[in-house]
Amino acid sequence: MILTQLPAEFQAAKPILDTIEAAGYEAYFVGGCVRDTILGKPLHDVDIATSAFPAEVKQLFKRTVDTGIEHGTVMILDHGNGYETTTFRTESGYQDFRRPDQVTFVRSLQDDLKRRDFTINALAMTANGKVIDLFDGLADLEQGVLRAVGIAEARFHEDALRMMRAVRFASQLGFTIEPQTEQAIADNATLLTKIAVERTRVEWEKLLMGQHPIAGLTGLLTTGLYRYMPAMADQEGLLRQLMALPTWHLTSIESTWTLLSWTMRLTDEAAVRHLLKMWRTSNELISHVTTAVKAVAALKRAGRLTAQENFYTGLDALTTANQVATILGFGQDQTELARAYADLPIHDKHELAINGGDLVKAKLVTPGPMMGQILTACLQAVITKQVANQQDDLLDFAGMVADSKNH
Ligand SMILES: Nc1ccn([C@@H]2O[C@H](COP(=O)(O)OP(=O)(O)OP(=O)(O)O)[C@@H](O)[C@H]2O)c(=O)n1
Ligand SMILES: [Mg+2]
Repeated sequence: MILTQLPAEFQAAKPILDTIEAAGYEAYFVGGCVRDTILGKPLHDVDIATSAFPAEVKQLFKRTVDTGIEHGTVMILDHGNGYETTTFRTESGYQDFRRPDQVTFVRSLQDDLKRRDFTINALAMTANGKVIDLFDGLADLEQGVLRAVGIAEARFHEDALRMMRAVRFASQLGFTIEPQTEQAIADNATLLTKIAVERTRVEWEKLLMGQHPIAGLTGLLTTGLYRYMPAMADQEGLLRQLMALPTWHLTSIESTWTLLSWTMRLTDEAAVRHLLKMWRTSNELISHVTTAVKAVAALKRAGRLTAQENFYTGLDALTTANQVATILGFGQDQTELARAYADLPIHDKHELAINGGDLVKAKLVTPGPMMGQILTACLQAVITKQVANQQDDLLDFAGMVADSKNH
């Protein structure tokens, strides 16, 4: 197969391949970028494989970064783009089921391609668009099949994450997993526990955001792989519920975890936090998701958020919540929700026209817990438009609050 109309990303990268070849080495585009081009999907990164050793690559280009030089990867910087360029290599060892004990640089493309995970990911392409297909990856692409290169079990022993990648690609591409490959996942599913949770998480998120989630979720169920994902051992019911939802509308990691939390009925903050901690997400994500889950509950209950709820939720978590509510069948018009949010008199507590210092100056209160209570009352009054966000009005109001507290 020769691809004639190459996407712009390849045209930009072509001079890199040309330079390596002019120096007498081989160089190809490899992996996901070749697969996605043939599928007509947008590319996210262009990876290059070469027979040149890392030191040889570095000699050929002015600007390179050693992004993973011990594994043979050098990033070539060119016109604002970075190209991960990896020397052909074989791997051996894999005592820990996640990375090779030893990487050996080789000069043969075939040796490099045969250690890759799936046939559709083992395609290479020359600078001129000629596809090199040593493992019938093109036929599998055509038929929508995920098949391990060579012996499936061996590929999963090399990197157990590949089992998650299989179900993730199934969900993204709507492919079926070839029976022997699927059996090897079922047989080796426990190995997933050897993989860093963070890596498993990325695949799980991509699976849930895929356009063909039923394919991915079915793969998890039939192989039993889900049992070895964090906090998922007894979640067959969750997977079946997810299958019945239009999860392909998920567009962010935040929405994905909000939907998961909701579907697992984790509505209190501690339970959501616990789930996300098990999956080692960032504190930022935990805070977004716990807030969004509360907003989903408000949308479910009332179809809208009160001014107070809007203020404390913020537009980002509100948008997340509404995407999730939409998937669950009780979403609201996003423009309306955004308008109600925009209508808040202030959007941040620092916008409040008085602060603790003002209260002390006006001799309404001395620093302490009471001051916090009065400021909170002021904030609430402004948000709900009972009092204008003006210093005079707020001092009057604070005076009344202080009086009522003193009696
Ligand atoms: N566990 C892995 C990860 C990657 N690869 C190989 O390295 C390539 C690039 O890896 P990566 O960018 O992680 O995956 P992609 O297949 O490019 O998919 P994505 O679209 O997610 O980038 C893959 O195509 C595959 O050939 C592999 O064999 N085993
Ligand atoms: Mg990639």
